[in-house]
Formats: sequence, C-alpha cells, structure tokens
Amino acid sequence: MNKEKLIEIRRELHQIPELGFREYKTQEYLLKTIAEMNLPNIQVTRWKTGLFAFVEGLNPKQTIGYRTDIDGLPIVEETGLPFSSQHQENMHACGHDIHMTIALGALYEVASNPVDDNILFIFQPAEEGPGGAEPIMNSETFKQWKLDKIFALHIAPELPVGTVSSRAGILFANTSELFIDFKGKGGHAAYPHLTKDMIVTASTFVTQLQQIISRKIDPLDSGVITIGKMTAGTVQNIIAEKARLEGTIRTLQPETMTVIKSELERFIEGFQLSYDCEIAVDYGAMYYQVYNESNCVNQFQEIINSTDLTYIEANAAMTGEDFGYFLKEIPGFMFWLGVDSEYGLHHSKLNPDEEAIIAGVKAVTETIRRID
Ligand SMILES: CC(=O)N[C@@H](CCC[C@H](N)C(=O)O)C(=O)O
Repeated sequence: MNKEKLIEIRRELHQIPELGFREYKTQEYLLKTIAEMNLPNIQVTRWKTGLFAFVEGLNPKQTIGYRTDIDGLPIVEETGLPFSSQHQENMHACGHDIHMTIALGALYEVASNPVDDNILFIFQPAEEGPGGAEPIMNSETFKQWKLDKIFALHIAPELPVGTVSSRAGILFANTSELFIDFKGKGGHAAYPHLTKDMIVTASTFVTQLQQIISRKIDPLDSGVITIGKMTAGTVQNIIAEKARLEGTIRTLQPETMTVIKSELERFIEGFQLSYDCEIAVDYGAMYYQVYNESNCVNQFQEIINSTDLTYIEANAAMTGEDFGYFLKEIPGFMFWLGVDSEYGLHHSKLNPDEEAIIAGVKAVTETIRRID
C-alpha cells in the first residue's frame, strides 16, 4: 500500500475516534478497508467491536500475532488539523489511529506477498478502558489460533521518526484505575459547622495521598498515584455533600500495587474517622505489566539494525497497556515507534508525524517475515 493511501486511511480513522467497546464506525471502516484490499487469503472474523484478520502461511512453522488497539479517548481535540475528530468529545490522542493504519499496511504487505508463517492481526477494542485484551484472549475465537509469539507497537511522541525503541524485561507498568466516592453532609455555605464538607475532605485527601508513595514505598522501587479528575458540589454557596476522585495507580512490581492498595485502604479508614464521612473505593480496570521476552527483543533489535531504521534501548515507563495480558501468556514484546510530536500522549494537541507510518509498516512487516 503506498504512502498516500496509508495517510488517507490514517486521516479517515483520525476523524472517527470512539470509546472502548463502542468502536462501531471504526470496525466498519476496518472491515471495508480490508475488503477493498481484495486479497482472498485474508480470513476476517468479528469479535465484539474489534476483529481478527488471519493470513495463512505458505509453510508455517509458527503462528505470529500482531495486535493493534482501536479505541480513542474522551478528549476534545485542539490540533486545528483539517482532518480533526468529527466526534466532538473524543480524540485519537494516544495514537491508535496510527497503530491501526500500520496494522492495515502490514496486513496488506503480508497478504499480498505471503510469508511462511501464519499471521493473526488482532484489532483490539478498549485499550484505554475498561480493557479489551483479557476478554479477547478468553474468547473461543482467539483460542483456536494458538499463537506462538505476539508483538505490538506504541507511538512515542518524544522519539524522532525512523527510530524504534524497546528493552528486554519490563517496558510498561502495572496499572489500576482508582475511583473514590466521599459522602458527608451538605448545607448552607454560612454554617460549615453544621455540615461535613466533602470538598475540604477530598482536597485534603488528594494532597496527603502522595505520602503513600513518598513514605510507604522503597525509594529504589517506583510507584505513581495520579488523580486526573475531581468532581464535587453544585453551586458556590452550598457545602458539598459528595465528592468523587478518579485516578490511576502505577507500579513497576505487581507486589508494590498490593502494598499501595492496602496503604490506601488504611488511609481511607483514617479519613473516615477524622472527617466523619463515608468513603468507598473502586479499583475499576487493572492491567498487568508489559514484560518483553528477551529472545524476541534481541531478534527484533537485529532485524531493525539490518534496515535503515534506528534501534534505541528503552527505559521502563509508567504507562500502562493491556497488551501485558497477552505477554503474560505468549512470548513476545512491545516496542515504541518514534513519531516526533511536540505534544505528548493523552494531549489534545498530539500531532504525530505521518512519515512514521512508513517506518512502522516496515518494522512490523520485516519482523513478521524474519522472527524465528
Ligand atoms: C499507553 C497508554 O497511555 N495507556 C493507558 C492505559 C490506561 C489504563 C487504565 N485505564 C488506567 O488509567 O489505569 C495509560 O493511561 O497509561
């Protein structure tokens, strides 16, 4: 598929971002684009709002999986690009439009010039939440293919186009969503002593929460607690009866996640007593760490070094990815693809350089052709 066609696909996908398990237009677009490739050896199967595309090898020794995520984020786009999101509240601000385009480009390459091994392309919904990897892996449809290896990529705004980056061992963190509901007693703004003000309670909670990281976690280990959303109150002269915090916890060790959660629960007990209120916690979706198998990463590095792309050794990052669930069961790896954007992941002005699509298709196709 030529560069112009890939860019056209990316721009069309960019305009229709949809949230997890609501990727209806995206699924139709992917089905249409695969059908237009007009290649009879692609076997397509729907799974919820995602899909599988299987290409049988000429002389298969193994079945290789390649996974792309397909969902967008609830962010209002501010790039000002002529092909900006047409879904006002949503944006492909984590690069899944680029990921899907690369997967389609690589699918076209391997289906039009078949390789020895069987290849399964997985177009997975809901990576940003609530998580599509675990349910797709548990589906009977997925189980029939019995993958020997699997890999995936993620765009890296801070890396230049033409570079890829990975490492053996942990690449992305363990994550857990975090939802905390506070309930106190509302009332008149002029009579705070007759109320239990949940704006004061939740604000104090947010600032003190960081002490779990700074005072309960070994400084040589790593953890993050981020509160990304806080909601409370109705109008300026009513004391808020309720407040809600929404956030995420990240750790490099699965055991550290357990420690943070138990400290958080002790913290909550203390706050309930001190502030005479009720606090409920819900952990939402949890993602297992992305742990790369060393033999696969070494081979990937060799393959990349034999192309005009540049391989850079990565550091572990506190980003999360439900691709970690695939790697828990199947040997493989994930890598970063440089897209050189001034604004980072989850930013309303993220603007990946589309030249990176060509580099991505090359990295994926060469890996599929040559990995043992
Ligand atoms: C690559 C990336 O940005 N992934 C997301 C995954 C979200 C996990 C979950 N919804 C959570 O917030 O814990 C990330 O935020 O790292």
